[in-house]
Amino acid sequence: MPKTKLIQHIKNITIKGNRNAGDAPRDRGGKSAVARCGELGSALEHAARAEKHDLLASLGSSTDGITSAEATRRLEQNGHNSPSERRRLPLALRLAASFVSPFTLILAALAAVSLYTNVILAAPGDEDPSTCVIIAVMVAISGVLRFVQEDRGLAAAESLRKLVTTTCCVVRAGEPEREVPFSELVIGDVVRLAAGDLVPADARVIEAKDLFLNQAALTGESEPVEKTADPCPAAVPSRALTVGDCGNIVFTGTSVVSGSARAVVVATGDDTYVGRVMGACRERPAQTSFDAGVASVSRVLVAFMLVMCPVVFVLNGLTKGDWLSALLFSVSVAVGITPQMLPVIVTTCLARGAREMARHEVIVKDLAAIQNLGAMDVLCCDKTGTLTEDRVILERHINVEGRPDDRVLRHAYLVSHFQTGLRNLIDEAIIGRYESIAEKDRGLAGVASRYRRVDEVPFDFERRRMSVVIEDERGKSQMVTKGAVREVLAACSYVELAEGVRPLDGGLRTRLLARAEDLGARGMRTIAVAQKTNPRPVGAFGPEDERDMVFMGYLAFLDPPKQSAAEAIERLTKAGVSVRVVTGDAEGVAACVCRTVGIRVEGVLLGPEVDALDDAALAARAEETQLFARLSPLQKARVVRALRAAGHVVGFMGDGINDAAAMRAADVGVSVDTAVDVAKESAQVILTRKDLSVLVRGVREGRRTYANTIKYIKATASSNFGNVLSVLVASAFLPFLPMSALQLLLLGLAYTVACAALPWDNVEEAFLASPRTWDARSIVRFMLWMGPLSSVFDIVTYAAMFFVVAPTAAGGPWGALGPATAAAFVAVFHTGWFVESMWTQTLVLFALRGERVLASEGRPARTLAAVAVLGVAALTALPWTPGASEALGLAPLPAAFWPLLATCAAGYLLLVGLVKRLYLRRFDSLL
Ligand SMILES: Nc1ncnc2c1ncn2[C@@H]1O[C@H](COP(=O)(O)OP(=O)(O)OP(=O)(O)O)[C@@H](O)[C@H]1O
Ligand SMILES: [Mg+2]
Repeated sequence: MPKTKLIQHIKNITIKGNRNAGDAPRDRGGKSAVARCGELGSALEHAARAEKHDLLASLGSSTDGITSAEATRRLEQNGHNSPSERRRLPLALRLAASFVSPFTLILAALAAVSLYTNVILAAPGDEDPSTCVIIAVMVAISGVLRFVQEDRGLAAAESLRKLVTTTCCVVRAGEPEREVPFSELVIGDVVRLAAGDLVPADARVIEAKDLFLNQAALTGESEPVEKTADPCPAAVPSRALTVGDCGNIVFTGTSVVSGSARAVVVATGDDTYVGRVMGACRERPAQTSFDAGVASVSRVLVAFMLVMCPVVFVLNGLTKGDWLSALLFSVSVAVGITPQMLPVIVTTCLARGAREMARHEVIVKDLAAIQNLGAMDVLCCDKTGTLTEDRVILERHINVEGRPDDRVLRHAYLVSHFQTGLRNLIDEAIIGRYESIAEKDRGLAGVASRYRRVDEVPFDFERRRMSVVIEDERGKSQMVTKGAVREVLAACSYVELAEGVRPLDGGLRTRLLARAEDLGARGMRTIAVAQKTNPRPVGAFGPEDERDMVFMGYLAFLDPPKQSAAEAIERLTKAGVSVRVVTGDAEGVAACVCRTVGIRVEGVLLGPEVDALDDAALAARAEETQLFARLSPLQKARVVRALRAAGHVVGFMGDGINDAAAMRAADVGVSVDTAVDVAKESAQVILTRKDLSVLVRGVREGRRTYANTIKYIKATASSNFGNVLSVLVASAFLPFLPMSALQLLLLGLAYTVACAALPWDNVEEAFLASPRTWDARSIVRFMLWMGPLSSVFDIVTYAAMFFVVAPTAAGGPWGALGPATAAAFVAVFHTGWFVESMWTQTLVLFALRGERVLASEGRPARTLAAVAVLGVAALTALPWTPGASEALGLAPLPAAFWPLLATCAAGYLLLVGLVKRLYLRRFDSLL
């Protein structure tokens, strides 16, 4: 039986295809995690072993499915076919969790100390709970802020996921077939599967035609497996069945590689094999390079804290003798520099970006993809629909001589009509055209009813052709093939000329190809049609039967280039993204489309050439190639990998089964809402309209989001680093703590509140103008450059406060004061540094926001400016606020302080400006 050969053939395609595609999460043993756990369970066992009619009966279904009413009833009874959401904690618990952080815990400790000293130990009537009240307010602000940000991040991710729905074709009794969302399937539903479909629920195959599935997600096995309608053999009666035993069950999450089928749903939602296994061992999603980078920044800061805080503790304990205060202070410093809000604010930034993008028809399935979208510098896209209108119109059907010929059209129509696999726009165009001609021409009408389908060899993108075997009323059978001209020609040994059928020789082949190339050069997608009368036995046809055929003629389609494509390509090019066309179609027509939309084609690489190059050579060639044509799905993926190896961040935009592997190989896969399931599944970004201009906006929004995220990370890292340096210097030289623990925490909180407005900030045009790659090292570098700048002014403030301002307020220099005046001295000193710190930390945020923060487009967003100005004003006014002032240990400042503050602020701005210039000269970008 030639089927073994077909299996081998499909194996060849997909083994290569999936090896690098990263289908399944693998552990080290090479098996997927899912394979480790679990057996099938009784429902699936029964479904696999039962005779098909018994099974249908036991499910209360039939080959025509259940009725819509019954489906609705079952849906209500058994629930939706979707994995239950990771159970979210109840609101109260989530809220409570937001209040438990190192920040609030140290505040609680401070409150306890204050309660003890100011209330419990205080003389009756002298109790002062104001510090506790202030702390309570701070805890509330921090907790609520955290809760709101985290919850919104989660909600955004969830609502985005809901925007991308996948549907499948369901057969319901007495109704035409229709598409329903996966979630609405119920047990007993009969679904139709075709190449490119994801399996929506666990189902038993009841009818199959050359059905091959990719089960890599389940078993880690990348070779496609054939599925049939036969009951599981009784050969394994004694033990429980495994996934591998089930030649007749299609599992949720696997996908159809080729062929077609009808299957009856036997398990949905959490009851599916994957649902149960996932419930048992839920896996964390893999960390992206962005997450890893954010984590590494956190780690650097935490390591820094672990070294610095003991030093601060010991230094202060030794020099001041008060070990409890020293402890509280150093722990507060620790809390201040560990960026606990960093992951939360990063998520908020990304979630806001994702929401903004969704408004612009770009849905981000995976938040980290936003950064990759902004970093992308090469975009590979397919041709149909992206560059063209996606309105394929059959323009000509001609014979070998170039004359219009209805026989050519009729044969193509028979293939499109009778094949059950992938039906695309080409087939739609053929069927549409044929039927409109048949309406006028009686001779052509009803041709489909005069034939019967005997067999078919489904389309795949390696062979690039498809065949059906049909039999007419008189029992004469014939095989008809249509597909890419070269591929059909390769299957032909004869040609139909006006004078009759002739054997094909080299000269004739060249002529036949030349005609196709001529059509392609005029912008027409061309396919060829061939046929032969076929004596082979029924049911035994495979790709190897596509030989010795008779070449009949051509069909030429017009798929006009999109108006908007040229402008979008120009804008992408300006934004530093080079657009390359990667297509399975012939080079002639692709080059013609490229010319029309303004892609300068200087290098072309064809599928067979790609195969002949090794990885290094391909990387070098790919660099200077704008058009890749006649590529198989695997070659598309290889081209993407080669471009990545050459150092590019590569995006791939496509919508077909043949694009899935390439999309997975790319840094960011882009697809459309209308794409086939596997393509949508492989993409991280889904456009709701297939148009390059949508993507242009997505790229800009991606860069904007990334800018605000990185801005926050860098400013915070620098600000924290600077603070630790200042604290260290102060601890070594001052006879008292430079600031109270509570003041330190309040400053931290004020900073966090200001940063919460960062996701809405404006971004400089210069930043949006070129791709931005993520580089964790640049953060540490930035921190080392910028952090110490604020310390310089902190130290200036210490000196001025210690020698000038505090002595004026307290009535004498430090050494000459009694205990009461010394306390006043310390309070004034603390207040001075507190206010100065608030000013510099806000200035850090503003000065480091961009390269030219005073230019109009670089101006801060109003919300950010308002929050910051309010924060600075409020904290500066605190020393004069009765109640709060005492509770926080602050004191009104003398007039001498203001010139100091002005000098520090102005000096800081000047110094930052200077250092930024030096920094930009050394490294090409600030953020
Ligand atoms: N329905 C069909 N019938 C016959 N041949 C087909 C059909 N669909 C595709 N082909 C052949 O396979 C080739 C590759 O398919 P297609 O052009 O869709 O690839 P692609 O890489 O997705 O291209 P694009 O960049 O235009 O999306 C086509 O050029 C055509 O010759
Ligand atoms: Mg395509």
